[in-house]
Amino acid sequence: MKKTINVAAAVIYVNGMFLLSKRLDHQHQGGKWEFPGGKIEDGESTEQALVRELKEELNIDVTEQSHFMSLSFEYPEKHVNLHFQLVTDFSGKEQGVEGQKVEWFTKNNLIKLTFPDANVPVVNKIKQLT
Ligand SMILES: Nc1nc2c([nH]c(=O)n2[C@@H]2O[C@H](COP(=O)(O)OP(=O)(O)OP(=O)(O)O)[C@@H](O)[C@H]2O)c(=O)[nH]1
Ligand SMILES: [Mg+2]
Repeated sequence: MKKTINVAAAVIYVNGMFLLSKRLDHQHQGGKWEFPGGKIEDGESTEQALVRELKEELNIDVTEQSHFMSLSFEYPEKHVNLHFQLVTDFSGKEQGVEGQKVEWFTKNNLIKLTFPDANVPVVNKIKQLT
């Protein structure tokens, strides 16, 4: 049977810009831009997982998050439940701890990027943000 994974991912939106990171080539959906985050571990809430993942991946401390959207997607290899949280404030200076590219984008530039196949609905919702 295919694996199901639950993921917490951050739509980091501060001062009118979005912070994204680029998945490493060897990762699932490698080379594509992503909303930073990762797998929710047993016993963790989505919020806790998001805080932990953003510390691990970007070395930042999330101070404000709220639910943005959840979606499910069937990849050939696995089933993912993605929980996107809107992060509107954090402390610390972002860095690509795992060697990944990390960059701020305007909405107009974000919508031109290539994201993992599951991300179509979340990018559509971002398009509608004013
Ligand atoms: N972080 C993140 N993952 C996404 C997005 N869209 C999407 O389909 N995914 C998928 O969700 C899963 C997240 O896994 P991950 O690789 O970030 O997990 P992780 O940080 O726990 O690391 P790991 O792979 O080393 O265990 C991957 O299969 C990835 O392809 C997204 O926007 N952000
Ligand atoms: Mg990750």
